Amino acid sequence: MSERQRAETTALGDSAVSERQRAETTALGDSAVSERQRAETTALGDSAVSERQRAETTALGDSAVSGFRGQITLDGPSGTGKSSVARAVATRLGAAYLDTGAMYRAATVAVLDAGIDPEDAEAVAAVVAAARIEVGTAADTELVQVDGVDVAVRIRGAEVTRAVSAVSAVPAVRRRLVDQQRALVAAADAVVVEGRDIGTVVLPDATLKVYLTAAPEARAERRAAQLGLTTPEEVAALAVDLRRRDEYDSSRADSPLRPAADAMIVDSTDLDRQGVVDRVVELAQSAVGARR
Ligand SMILES: Nc1ncnc2c1ncn2[C@@H]1O[C@H](COP(=O)(O)OP(=O)(O)OP(=O)(O)O)[C@@H](O)[C@H]1O
Ligand SMILES: Nc1ccn([C@H]2C[C@H](O)[C@@H](COP(=O)(O)O)O2)c(=O)n1
Repeated sequence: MSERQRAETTALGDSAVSERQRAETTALGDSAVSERQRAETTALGDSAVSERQRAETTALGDSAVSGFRGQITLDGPSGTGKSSVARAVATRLGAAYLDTGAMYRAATVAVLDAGIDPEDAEAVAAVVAAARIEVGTAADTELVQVDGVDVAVRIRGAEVTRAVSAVSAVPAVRRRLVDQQRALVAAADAVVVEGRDIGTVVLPDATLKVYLTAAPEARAERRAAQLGLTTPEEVAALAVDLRRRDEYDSSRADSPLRPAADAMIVDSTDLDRQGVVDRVVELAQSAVGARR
């Protein structure tokens, strides 16, 4: 089981397992992150991608793909494949990549460390305003820091996953992080940004907006496979957690999860990950063509 799997399995709320896993997470630290990064880089990066993707890229027209300039937004509910697809698309297009969920998770770490109630909007806003939240924009690494401390592993753990929806519903937190997201995006000629409100709020004039969906059963099964969970009870617990976050994220007053009016809806229920990546790259090529 990988480090991220360990952190995310804890997110299921198995308290007996969680303490041990938390300890393991801490003990594994940086080297475990780089293990995962190495795995992801290999999975998404040049060597794994090369043969098939080079052929496909050529079929799509190299110049349009490699010369991509603009912004691609990828929004959608939990577990639809936003992160894995966005990273792969960014790698394929030579674009920067921004995981805005990681920023809300990092803000949540600051709130938890301050010992305040994540539902206390005023206190949350004050803590997040004072925190230095930094995220990287390279598709092949994961850099997430709060006040100079690496929290890339911790943000995937149970404690953060439980509290992040409440923290991300606070308008002052959203305003602060949206400003930061726009500044990061402005620094890149080409960028893929994933989250919940990127096409609707953060980048309303993006080159291409994609809203990723998938049947809840497919999402729960994928997450279970990612975490190495197999029993029907474990899959059911994952489905409950996905539903809870979807409901919270879609029903909040500020920037609820919903597709932008001009988003392309991509349903990944019957597509494998590579199929979704191909579809998004194809849409990017069309969007660039339409702009010329
Ligand atoms: N089309 C697909 N078919 C099968 N598995 C997929 C597909 N897309 C993504 N996956 C897998 O599903 C799991 C969840 O994907 P991912 O973490 O990218 O989703 P997400 O939308 O970013 O989730 P969250 O919003 O909770 O961070 C991963 O194991 C990923 O490899
Ligand atoms: N643009 C965004 C990104 C994320 N959030 C919130 C909602 C999610 O539950 C949480 C964690 O996101 P994940 O890492 O699972 O993609 O952060 C948001 O409100 N807006």
